[in-house]
Amino acid sequence: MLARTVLNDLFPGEFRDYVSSGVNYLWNHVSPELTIVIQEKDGYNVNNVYQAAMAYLSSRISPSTRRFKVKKEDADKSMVLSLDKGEHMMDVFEGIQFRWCLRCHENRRINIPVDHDSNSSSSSTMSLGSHLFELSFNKKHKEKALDVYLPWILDWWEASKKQDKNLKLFLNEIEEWVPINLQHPSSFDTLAMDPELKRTLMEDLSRFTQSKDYYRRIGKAWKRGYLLYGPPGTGKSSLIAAMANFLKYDIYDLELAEVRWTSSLRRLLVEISNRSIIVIEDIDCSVALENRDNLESTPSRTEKVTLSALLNFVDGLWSSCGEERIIVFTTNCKDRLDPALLRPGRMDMHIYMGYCTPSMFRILASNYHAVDDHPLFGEIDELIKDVQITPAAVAEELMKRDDVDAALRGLVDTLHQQKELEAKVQSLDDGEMSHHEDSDQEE
Ligand SMILES: Nc1ncnc2c1ncn2[C@@H]1O[C@H](COP(=O)(O)OP(=O)(O)OP(=O)(O)O)[C@@H](O)[C@H]1O
Ligand SMILES: [Mg+2]
Repeated sequence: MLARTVLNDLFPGEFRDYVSSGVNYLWNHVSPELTIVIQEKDGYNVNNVYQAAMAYLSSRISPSTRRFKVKKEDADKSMVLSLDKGEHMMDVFEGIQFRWCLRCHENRRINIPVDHDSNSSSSSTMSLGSHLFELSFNKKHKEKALDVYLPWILDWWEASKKQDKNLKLFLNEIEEWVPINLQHPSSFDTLAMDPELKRTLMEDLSRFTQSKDYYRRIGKAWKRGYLLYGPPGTGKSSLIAAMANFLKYDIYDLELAEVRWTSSLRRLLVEISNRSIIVIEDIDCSVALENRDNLESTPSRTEKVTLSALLNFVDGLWSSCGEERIIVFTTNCKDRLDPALLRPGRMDMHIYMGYCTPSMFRILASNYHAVDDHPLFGEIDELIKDVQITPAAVAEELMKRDDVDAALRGLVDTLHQQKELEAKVQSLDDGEMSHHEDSDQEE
C-alpha cells in the first residue's frame, strides 16, 4: 500500500501503472502466501462455504481469540459464540497453518420510503453490509486447502446442522430476511385434523423429500405447493409449524404488504435457502390483484407486487435456482381467491382445515389433559357433530381448567350454548326467507 502511494507521488500515468504492475508481479512471486476470499453472498446466492466457515470458526473460539460476539436466544441450549469483524483466527489442519480473517466488505445503501404513499418522494437510507472471510496460507498448500480443508469444513457443517438444528423463522423487513428462532411446539401428533388427510399429507411430504431423482428425471423443479384453506382458528398456521418441525425445514414467512416492488420481491425470493417452507398467509387479502393491467406501462424496478408477478416468478425462473422447497398459501375463503391460484397444476394439494370433529376432539383432549377416554366423551361427540366449533375454541375451553372433569363439563356447556345459538340463527334465517317468499307472492 505504501509502495503504491510512493509510486503515485513519484511517477505519472502509464509509467506508474507499468512500475506498479511490476511491483505486484514481484510481490506475488516473492510472497509465500496465498489468500482465498470467501464472500458471504455471490450476487443473491448465499455462499455455503462462508456459512460453514462461520459455524466452524465459531466452534473453535479459544482463549487466544481476542474479540468475539456472544448471544443466547431462548431456543439456544447454551451461549453461542461467533467471530466479530476484523478478527483473526489461526487454525491448524493436518499440520498446516490457516489464518482466517473476517472482514466487512462493502456497504450498499438502499432507500426506504418514509411513509406508505407510494408516490411520495421522501425517503431515508439504510446501509447493508456484506461480509467476507480471507483465508491465508502458504501457497504450496493450495491443493490441500481447496481439495481437503474447505470440503472437510463443509462436511463438518452439514453434519453439525443435522445433529442440532434450531429451526428458524425468517420475516421480511424492507429488502432483507430477518431470522428468529422458531419454537412452535406444533407437531403432527398434537395437530387435530382429519386422520386420513393427516396421513396422506405426511406421506406426501416424506415422498417429496426423497424425490430428488424423480424431479430431475421428469425435468421439473423440486418444489411442492400446498393451499391451506378454512375458517380462522382451524389450525392452518399450526399445520405449517407442524410441517416445519416434521421436515426440519426453516420457514420464510413472506409478508407481501411489506414488499413494495416486484424487484424487491424477486430479491427476497432468490435469497430463500433450500430445504425451506415459504409461507404466504391470507393470500386473498395480501396482494392487490386489481391493478395488474396498469403494470404494463411502468418500469420493472417500480412494478407493484401482484399475485400474478409472484406466481410467474415462483413457477418460472425461480424454480430453477434452488431445490427442495415448499410453498404454502393460506386463506380463510377459497372462493375469494384469484382463479390463477386455483388453476390445476399451480398448487399440488388443496387442504381443507375445518371445524372440530369427534376424532379431532380426541386429539385435543389427549394434548391438554392426557385422557383417551371419559364418561363425557359420548355426549361431547354427539354435540360436536351438530355444531360448528373451531379446534381453537375447543382448545381454549379445555385449557380453562386443570381438572379434567371440570374442563370437559365446561366444554359440554359451551357446546350446548353454541347449539342454541345456531338454532336461533337458523330460525331467524327461516323467518326471513318465508317473509321474502310472502312479499314475492304479494308482488
Ligand atoms: N387443528 C388444530 N389442532 C390443534 N390445535 C389447534 C388446531 N386449530 C387451532 N388450534 C389451536 O388454536 C390456535 C390458533 O390456531 P391457528 O393459528 O393455527 O389457526 P389458523 O387456522 O391459522 O387461524 P387464522 O385463519 O386466523 O390464521 C393454535 O395455536 C392452537 O393452539
Ligand atoms: Mg393462521
